[in-house]
Amino acid sequence: MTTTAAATTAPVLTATGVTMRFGGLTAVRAVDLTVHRNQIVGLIGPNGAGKTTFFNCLTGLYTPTEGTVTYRDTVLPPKPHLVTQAGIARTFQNIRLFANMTVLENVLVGRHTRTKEGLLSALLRGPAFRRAEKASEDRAMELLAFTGLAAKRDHLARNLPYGEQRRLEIARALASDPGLLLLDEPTAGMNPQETRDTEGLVLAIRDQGTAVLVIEHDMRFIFNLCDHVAVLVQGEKLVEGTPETVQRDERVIAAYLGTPFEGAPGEAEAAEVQAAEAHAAEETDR
Ligand SMILES: Nc1ncnc2c1ncn2[C@@H]1O[C@H](COP(=O)(O)OP(=O)(O)OP(=O)(O)O)[C@@H](O)[C@H]1O
Repeated sequence: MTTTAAATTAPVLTATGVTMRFGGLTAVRAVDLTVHRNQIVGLIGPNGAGKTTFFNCLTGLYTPTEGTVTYRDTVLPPKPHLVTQAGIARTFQNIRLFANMTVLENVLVGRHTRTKEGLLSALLRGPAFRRAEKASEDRAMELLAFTGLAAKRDHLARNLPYGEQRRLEIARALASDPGLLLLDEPTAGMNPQETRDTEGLVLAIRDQGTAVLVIEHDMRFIFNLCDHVAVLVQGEKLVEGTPETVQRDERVIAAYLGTPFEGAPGEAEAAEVQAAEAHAAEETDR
C-alpha cells in the first residue's frame, strides 16, 4: 500500500465542506476528502449514503449547496465540461456508451475535450485537421490496447459482452487524459473473472499516473486495491484511513460491513473464478 508515500505528494483533488441538500433532505453533509497522485481511494457506505451525490458534486453535475472542489490548485466551477477539461473524468453506475457507434468511435468521442481543431478546419479537412485526427486515433488505439479492446475496434459497442462494455467506458473516460478518474461501481454486475480483470486495469491506471476515486460495494475489491478508504453514512463521513483501519473500525462494522472483512485478499474470489472456469470447461466438453 502506498498511503504514506502518496500522502507526501501534492493532492490532485481536495473537496472541502461539500454539502448537498435536496429540499429538506441533506444527502451529503460537510464532507472533506483528499485524493493524492498515485492513490486509489475507495468511497464506501450503505445504499443511499450519498456516494453518487458526492461524485455528482465533484464532477459539476450538481452545484453543491456549500463547499468547494479543488483540482490541483484550481477551484472547479460546477460545469461538467469544465471539470473534464480541468482533468477529472468519470464513469457512471449504468453503462452510458453510444451503442450504435464502434468501439474506436466511442473512445474518439472521449477525446474531444483534448482536440483544438475548430469547425472550419474540420469542414475544410486541411493538413492541420488531418494531423490532429491521426493523433487522436493513435491515442485512442493506445487506450484500446491498454484496456485490452484493440482487436474489437470496429465492433459496435452494443455487441460487446458486458465486461468489455464497462472497460470501454473506462477507455473513453481515459481519452480525456485525466489526472483523476472517478469510477461509480465499476464491477457491478460482473462475474468473478471480469471483476479480476477490472482490478488489474484499475491498478494499471494508478500506476501510469492517474489517481482513482472509486465507489464500490464489493469489499474484496475495495480492501485489496485501495490505498485509502472513506466511509459515508447518511451523508456524513464516518471514518477514513487505510483499508486495515477502516475494516476493523467498530462503527463501520456496525453501520455497514456487518462482520469484519476476513480472509486473505483474493482467496475466496480465486476459488469462485476456479469454480466458474471448471464449470465453463465442463460446458465446453459436453
Ligand atoms: N436528484 C435528487 N433529488 C432528490 N433526492 C436525491 C437526488 N439524488 C439523490 N437523492 C437522495 O440523496 C440520498 C443519497 O443518494 P445517493 O444516490 O447519492 O446514495 P448512494 O450512496 O450513491 O447510494 P447507492 O449505493 O444506492 O447508489 C438518497 O436519499 C437519495 O434518495
